[in-house]
Amino acid sequence: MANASQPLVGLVGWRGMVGSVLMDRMQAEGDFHLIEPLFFSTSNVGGKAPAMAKNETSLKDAHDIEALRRCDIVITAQGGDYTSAVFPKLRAAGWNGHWIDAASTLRMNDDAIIVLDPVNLPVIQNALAKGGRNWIGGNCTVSCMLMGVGALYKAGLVEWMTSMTYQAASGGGAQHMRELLTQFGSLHADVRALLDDPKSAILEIDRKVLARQQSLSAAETANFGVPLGGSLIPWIDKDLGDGTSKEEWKGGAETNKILGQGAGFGTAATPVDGFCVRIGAMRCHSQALTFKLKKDVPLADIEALIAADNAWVKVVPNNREATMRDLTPVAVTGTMNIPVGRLRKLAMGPEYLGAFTIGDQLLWGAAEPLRRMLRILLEV
Ligand SMILES: NC(=O)C1=CN([C@@H]2O[C@H](COP(=O)(O)OP(=O)(O)OC[C@H]3O[C@@H](n4cnc5c(N)ncnc54)[C@H](OP(=O)(O)O)[C@@H]3O)[C@@H](O)[C@H]2O)C=CC1
Ligand SMILES: N[C@@H](CC(=O)OP(=O)(O)O)C(=O)O
Repeated sequence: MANASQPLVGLVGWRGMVGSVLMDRMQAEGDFHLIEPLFFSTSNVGGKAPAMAKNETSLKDAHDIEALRRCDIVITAQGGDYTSAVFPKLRAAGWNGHWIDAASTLRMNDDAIIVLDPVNLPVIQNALAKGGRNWIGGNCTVSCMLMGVGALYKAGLVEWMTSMTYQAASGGGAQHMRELLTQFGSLHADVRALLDDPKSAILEIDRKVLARQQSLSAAETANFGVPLGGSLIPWIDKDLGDGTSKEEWKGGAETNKILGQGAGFGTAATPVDGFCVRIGAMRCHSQALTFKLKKDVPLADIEALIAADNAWVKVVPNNREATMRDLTPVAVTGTMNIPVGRLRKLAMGPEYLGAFTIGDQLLWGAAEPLRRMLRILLEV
C-alpha cells in the first residue's frame, strides 16, 4: 500500500450479521495485525469502537465523506442502500481508495470486479494491474457454487449448467432467520399436546399444522410474506417480469462475470440457469446441479479435478452414509468446507453430470471473499 504506516481500513456494517462474521474471520486470520482499523456507524456516531480498534477508538459517521476519504480501503457490509447513498459521493469527492463491498449494487458495473479469488484470481490481478478500485462480493449462491465446482469451468468442460437451489433463511437477513424459528415454534406449540400422546393420529396433527400455517398473522410472516416453516418459497429476490427471479438471473450473469467471460445472460459464454428456492434451513445454501459437459469425462477424473481445485472443496463419496453425514447444511454450517457430492453421470448420457453442493452463505457466500480481497490488497 501507499502508506508507510499500516493502511487505514474503514469498516462499515461491522456489527451486522455479515459484518460480524467478517470480523470473526478477520480476527481468526490475524488481519487486524496488518491494518489500522477505522470503525464507522450509521446509528452510534461517537460511540466506542470494538476491541480491535487501535488508535481510532470512537465510531465515525458512516455518511461523513471526509472521514471516509481518509481511508486507503473501505470494506462495507452495510447494505445496498448505504452503497447507493455513499459510494458515488465518495468517488465524486476524488477518493481513489479501494472499495470492498458485500452488497450487490455495484456488481455488474464495468469498473467493478466480483471477487472470489480461489476461482478468479487472474481476473482480480488483471483488474488490479489496470488500476481497478472496486471489489464486490458475489451473490452467495453463485460464490458457494463456484467454490465447489469452479474446476469444471476452469477446465473448459461446461457446455451449460442448470441449478436447483435450496437457500437458507439467512440470505434474507437476521430478521428472516428469527421469523423462520418463530414460525416453527408457533406450529409446534399448536400440536405439542398431540405430539406428546403417542396414540394421537398423525393426520390430525397434520391438519392442525396446516391450519396454523394458513392462519399465521401478518406479523409472523412480515419478512417472508408467506409461511416458510414447514413449507418452501420458489421465488427469491425481485420479479424481473419475464418469468425469472433476480436471484436466478444472477446465476447466469454473475457466474460468467466472475469467470471473466462476459456478464451476459442467455447468450452468455456459458449458459447457467435454474430455479432458486427458499427453504427452512438457517444459513447454508444448498444446490443440485446438472451439467452438460462438452465431452464424456470419466467420473473419477471429474472427482479428482474438483477435489484438487482449492483447499476448501471436499468431494463426498456418492453413497448414502457419506452423503447423510457430510452433505447437509447442519454438517457444513459455521465451517469453511464446501462439500460436493452426489456426483454421478445421469441417465441422459455420458456428458450429463449431476452434483450436489453446499456452502455457508455467510462465510464463502458473503464475508470470506471480502476478507481475502483485503489481504490481496495488503500484499500489493
Ligand atoms: N445476509 C446475507 O446473507 C447477505 C448480505 N449481503 C449484503 O450485506 C448487507 C448486510 O446484510 P446483513 O449483515 O444481513 O444486515 P444486518 O441488518 O444484520 O446489518 C446491517 C446494519 O444494520 C444496523 N443494525 C441495526 N440494528 C442492528 C442490530 N440489532 N444488530 C446488528 N446490526 C444492526 C448495523 O448498522 P450500524 O452499526 O451502522 O447501526 C448493521 O451494520 C446486505 O444488505 C447485503 O447487501 C451480502 C451477501 C449475503
Ligand atoms: N439473495 C440472497 C442473499 C443476498 O444478499 O444476495 P445478494 O448479495 O446477491 O443480494 C438470498 O436471499 O439468499
